[in-house]
Amino acid sequence: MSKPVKERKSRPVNLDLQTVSFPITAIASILHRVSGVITFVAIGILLWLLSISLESPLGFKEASDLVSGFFMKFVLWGIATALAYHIVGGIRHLMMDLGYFEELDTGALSAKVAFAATAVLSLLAGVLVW
Ligand code: HEM
Repeated sequence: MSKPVKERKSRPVNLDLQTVSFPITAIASILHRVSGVITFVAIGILLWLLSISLESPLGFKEASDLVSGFFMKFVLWGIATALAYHIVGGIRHLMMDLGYFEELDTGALSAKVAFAATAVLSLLAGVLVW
């Protein structure tokens, strides 16, 4: 029988989140969820821009003025980067579903490859937007 709670002194009482380090596979997984949510929100932003641009010739001018500003360019770059990571991470997930990269070492390696591929795609997205 286990000891009463009072006697289990060595038991950690609470988690110090600042000392918890996540493995790279966990970071890859969390970022995949975050990028999925950003992509979902992005659909609204992009449809809003499309609807303004299709309203009238003046609306088109308004939309093109909007996307030529730094803030909107930054937002578009962020959306493209999130989508790039979501697709790369998604392909990684689908490959794991097929039985590849399921071990700890290969999973960590595929996470690093996904990060590197996203960095390259993000750079290309920056070139495209600016
Ligand atoms: C409009 C485009 C997309 C949106 C808004 C979107 C959004 C999301 C969201 C919110 C999740 C849930 C994440 C979670 O709960 O962990 C998800 C999961 C997933 N997405 Fe996407 N996604 C999109 C496109 C794609 C594309 C193009 C791929 C192809 C590579 C993809 C592959 C996946 C996979 C494989 C999962 C499941 C990951 C898992 O098993 O944890 N998604 N997506």
